[in-house]
Amino acid sequence: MPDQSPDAPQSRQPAMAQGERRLSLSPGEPPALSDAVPPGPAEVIAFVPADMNAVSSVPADPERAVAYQRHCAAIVESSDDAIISKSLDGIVESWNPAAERLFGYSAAEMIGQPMTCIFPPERLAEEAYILEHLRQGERVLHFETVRRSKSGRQINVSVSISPIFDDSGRIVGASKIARDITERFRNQHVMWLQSNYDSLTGMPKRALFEERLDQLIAEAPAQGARLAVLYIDLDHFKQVNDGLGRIAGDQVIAAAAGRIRDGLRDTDSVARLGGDEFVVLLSPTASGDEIERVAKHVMEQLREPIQIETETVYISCSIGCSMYPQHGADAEELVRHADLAMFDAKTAGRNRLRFFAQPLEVSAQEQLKLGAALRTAVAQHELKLVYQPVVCLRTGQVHKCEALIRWHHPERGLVSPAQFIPLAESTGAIRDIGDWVFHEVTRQLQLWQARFGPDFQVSLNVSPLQLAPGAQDVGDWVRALRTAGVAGKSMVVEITESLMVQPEAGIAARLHALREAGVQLAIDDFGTGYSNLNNLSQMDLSFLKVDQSFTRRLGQPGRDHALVEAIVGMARSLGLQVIAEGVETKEQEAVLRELGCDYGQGYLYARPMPAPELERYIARQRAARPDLA
Ligand SMILES: Nc1nc2c(ncn2[C@@H]2O[C@H](COP(=O)(O)OP(=O)(O)OP(=O)(O)O)[C@@H](O)[C@H]2O)c(=O)[nH]1
Repeated sequence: MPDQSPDAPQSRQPAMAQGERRLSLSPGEPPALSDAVPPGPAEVIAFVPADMNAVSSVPADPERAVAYQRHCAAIVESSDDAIISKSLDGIVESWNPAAERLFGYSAAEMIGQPMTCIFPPERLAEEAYILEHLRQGERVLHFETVRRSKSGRQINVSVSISPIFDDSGRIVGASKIARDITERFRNQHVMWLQSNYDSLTGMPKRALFEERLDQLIAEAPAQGARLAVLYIDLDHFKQVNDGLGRIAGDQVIAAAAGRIRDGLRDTDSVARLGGDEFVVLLSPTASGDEIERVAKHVMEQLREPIQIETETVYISCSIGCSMYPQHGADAEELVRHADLAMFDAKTAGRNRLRFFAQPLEVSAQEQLKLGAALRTAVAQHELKLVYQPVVCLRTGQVHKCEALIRWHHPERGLVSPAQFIPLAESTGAIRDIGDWVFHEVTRQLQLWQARFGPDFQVSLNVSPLQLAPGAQDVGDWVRALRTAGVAGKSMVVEITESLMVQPEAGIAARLHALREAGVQLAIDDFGTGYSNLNNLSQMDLSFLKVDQSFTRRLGQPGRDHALVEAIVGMARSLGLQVIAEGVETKEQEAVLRELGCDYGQGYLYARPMPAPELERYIARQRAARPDLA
C-alpha cells in the first residue's frame, strides 16, 4: 500500500509568489537540486479551456469502434510516457505500465488510491489547484513539477492533464500524461549552478548576491530593515600566489572563504566576487556596533594561521562597509560604496574596517575652511602620492606608473581628489599643490631611475589652470629636472582632453617647452571630451589614455568595443601609444590586447600604492621574469 497523503492542503493559492526563486545564499552549501528554481503553481501552470465540442475520433460503426478502442489501449500500454486517469476526487482509475516504471507503484497498488500518493508534501497544494480548474473544463499543458517514486526518489516530470467528458458532456474525470524530465532538469540545474556559483569556494557569485540584496531592499520599507554590505579583500594576496604558487593560493582562498562563512550569522549572505574579493550582506543589522563586531570577528578568523601542507600561511584582510539606506539605494551602489570604503581601509594601512564616508556636502562656510586647510596642506605634509603600475599588455611588465595624489585631512581623514582638486583649482591652491607633485615625482624618479633603469617613467596629472598664463613657470620645472639629473623622457605629463579643444597659445607654448625638455605628453580620460583631431596631431603627444568608462564595458554588447577599436586605430595612425584605464578583468585585458592596445592600468593588476610598496611590486615581478626586466 502506498503512503496515505498527509492532511489536505488548506490553501488553494499558489505556494510561492510569482517569479519567486528560493536561493540558498546562507553561509551554507550551494542549493540542492530540488531547491533551485522550483516551479510554483502560479509560475508555471497555464490552464487552457478544453474543447468539449471537439468532434469525437471514435468511429460511429460499433465494430470499428471496438477496434479503435483496442488500438488506443495498445498505445497506452506501450507508451513510454506515464498515462493515468483519475476521478474528479483525485482517485486513480487507470495506471499504465510506463507509470509503473516511472513511479515504481504497480497498477494494482495505485488504482483506487489518491493521486497525491506520488506528490512530495510541499507539492500537495498543486492537486487541489489543478482539480479545481479541471472541474471548470480547463486543461493544463506541459506543467513542470516534481513527483515522488515508491522508493522516495524525486522525479522531475512534465505533465499534461485534460478533463474526461461523458457522452452528455459532463466532466467525469481527468487523464494525465507524465514524462520524466529529470535528466534535462539536472543538466539545466548544473548549468545554472556553474554560472551562479563559484567552483572553488561553492559561494554564490556577484549576480546572485546583488539579486538577493535588491530583493531585501524591495522588502525593506515594509519591515524597516537595515542592511549592511561588507566588501572584503585579502591583503597582499599576490605575495601568497608568488611565494607558494597559484594552486596553494587557491587553497588559501578556499580556506579564507570557509573562515568568512564561519564568522557570519545564519541570516547573513556571502559571495565571492572573484580573485581575493568577497562580499557579505549583513541582514538585518541593528547598529554600527553590530556590524563592527561581525567584521572584527571575520578579521580575527582570517588572521588565524592557515596550514597548506607543510606551509603555514598568515593572511589579513581589509573591509569596507556600506549601509542601507544611508549609503545607497540599490545593490550596485551599495557594493560600489563598500568597495570604495575597502580601498580607504587599504590606503590607511590594511587589516582594518572602514565605513563608507558620504562625499562631503560642503556648505559655503565649510568650503572656506576646507580651502584654507588645503592651502596649508603642503606645508603640513598632509599630501601624499600613491603610484599605480601601468602594465605592458604584450609582456606583462611594468616600466611605468601614474602618480596619484591623496589628502589626509587631520580631522576628516582621507579626502578624495575628486573633492579637493576642484576646490584647489577654485582657490588657486592648485599651483602650490601641482608644484609639490612635480618636485615629489622628480625626487622619486631620481631614486627609481637608478633602481629600475633609465626607461622607467612616471606620469603626473597637470591641471589646465597650472598651465594658464601667469601660473606655472615651466622653466623652473625643466631646471629642476636638470638639477636632479632626471631625463625629461622619464616624466609623462597627463593633460585633460578639454585642453585640446581650444588650446590657448600660452598653454601650447608651455607644453611645447616641456616637450623640448624631453617630457612626454599624454591625453587623460580620452573619449569623454570633444577632441579636435587636428589639434591632437599638432600637439606632439606620446600617449592616449582611454577613459575607464569605456574599458569597463568592453566585452559587453554595445558600441564601446567599436569606440576603443577606433581610438586605438586613430592613435596608431598618429604614432601614439594607447593606455587603457580601469582594466578590471582578464576578459577586458584580452579584448584590449586583441585590439592592439599597448598598456593597461587598473585593479586587475594593482591598486595605487605607496612608493615602497610599488618598489616591492616591481621587484617581485622582475624576479619572476628577469628576462623581461
Ligand atoms: N590563487 C588565485 N589567485 C587569484 C585568483 N584570482 C585572482 N588571483 C590573484 O589574486 C591577486 C589579487 O591581488 P590584489 O587584490 O590586486 O592585490 P593584493 O596583492 O591582494 O594586494 P592588496 O589587495 O592591495 O592588499 C592577484 O595576484 C591575482 O592574480 C584565483 O582564482 N586564484
